[in-house]
Amino acid sequence: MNTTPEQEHQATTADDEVLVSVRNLRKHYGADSFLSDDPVKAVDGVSFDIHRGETLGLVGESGCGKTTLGRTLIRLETPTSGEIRFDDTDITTLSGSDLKQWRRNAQMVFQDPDSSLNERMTVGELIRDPLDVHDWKTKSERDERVRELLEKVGLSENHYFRYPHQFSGGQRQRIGIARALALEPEFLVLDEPVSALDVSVQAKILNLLRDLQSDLDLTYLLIAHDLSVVRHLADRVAVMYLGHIMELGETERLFENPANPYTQSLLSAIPEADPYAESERITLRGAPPSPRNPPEGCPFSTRCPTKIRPEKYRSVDDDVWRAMEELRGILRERARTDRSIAMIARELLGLETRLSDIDEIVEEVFGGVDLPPELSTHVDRVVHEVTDGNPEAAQSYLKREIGGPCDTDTPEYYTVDDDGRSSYCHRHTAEYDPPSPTLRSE
Ligand SMILES: Nc1ncnc2c1ncn2[C@@H]1O[C@H](COP(=O)(O)OP(=O)(O)OP(=O)(O)O)[C@@H](O)[C@H]1O
Repeated sequence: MNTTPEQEHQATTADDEVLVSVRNLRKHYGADSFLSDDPVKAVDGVSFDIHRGETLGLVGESGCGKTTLGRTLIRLETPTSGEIRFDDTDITTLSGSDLKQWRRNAQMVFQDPDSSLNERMTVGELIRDPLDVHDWKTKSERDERVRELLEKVGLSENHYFRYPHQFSGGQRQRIGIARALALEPEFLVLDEPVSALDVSVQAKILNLLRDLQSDLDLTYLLIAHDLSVVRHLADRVAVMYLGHIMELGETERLFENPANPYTQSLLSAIPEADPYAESERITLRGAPPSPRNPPEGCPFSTRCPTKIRPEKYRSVDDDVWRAMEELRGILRERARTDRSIAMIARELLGLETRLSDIDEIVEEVFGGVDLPPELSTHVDRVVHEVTDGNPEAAQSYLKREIGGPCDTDTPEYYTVDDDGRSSYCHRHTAEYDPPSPTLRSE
């Protein structure tokens, strides 16, 4: 079943009260600049709700837009377009004193407590700072509040006059958390809150965050690249790729049975607890494309192991098809950089040897596979165009001839379980086989 943008990512039951509601949110960097570069589409149209009291995990590879999304939700960044509602108030375009006033409601805990704490301020001053900035109650009430916060995060009153450098990493993160809690926010963005800490300290900080959540009725967006941290703490998880949410649903169900090919690939990279367990590893090809120049169609199309082929090529041998996609990958990379096609091919194919021209590259890519005549014609045309100095023409020729729906059409969100989980993939339509970690071809 597909959904309208309004229904996207709802995974909601009747008594879940929505605290943060996000619709079609975009944050493009450089969109307002007159420089010729394309904008960086860090967040490129996301819609979801965060329910009061829940922890929504946000995962995805480096650079996919997690921090930008977190910062935009609490208006440390101004959205390029779309809507953010907080407790039913539209905060998308708040500015000036209205924004300052609203900011009390939502705070951020940063990855690296060292860089977010001013070393010249005492711990007490650091925690009191947001109270001073917002002119919160009287001076003695602020001091009292700081003492209360120190205790809440597992530090003691005696720490008031010490400096951050006198503390361990875990204690400094406790200071960061106390500072974020000073103004009694309802919502916290936790941006990699434990990834800079020793493993032995991580569990203590995660437990503190969980206890604070239930004591203070907090709602969290938890950004983490460590999937086990998210699995441990999050009620639901959103999986992000190249500025889009690919899948969003209840944590345990999503980890047990990922629906989207990107989630399947991401999770299959985690070592199994049981090394003898049968599971097929999916190796993600290459790096994600640049968010300045994302692919048309599905954002994951350039790396998807279960990308849909055009009907007439469905019976082509998997190895042949993989080689065709490899050639496309080389041409695509050539189109977005100034590097020579030989250099790119060497890098993408992981070769030490020198490949000097397109003939040698083709030989390397297709060596050992039996190319059927209709595909051979396409490869000849590519060689011809590249030799004539037109790699872009070769790229668009191949896209036209062997591209499928994933290359040209934007997917929709489909509800994929009875708990409202949603997934962004063409394969959820009845026309195609559903995505499956072991599926290689139609
Ligand atoms: N202020 C900025 N100006 C221009 N581009 C930016 C800015 N901040 C982030 N970006 C770009 O936006 C994209 C998303 O970055 P972001 O930091 O949100 O990703 P991330 O998923 O949090 O990555 P990581 O896990 O490495 O922190 C990246 O390509 C990044 O280079």
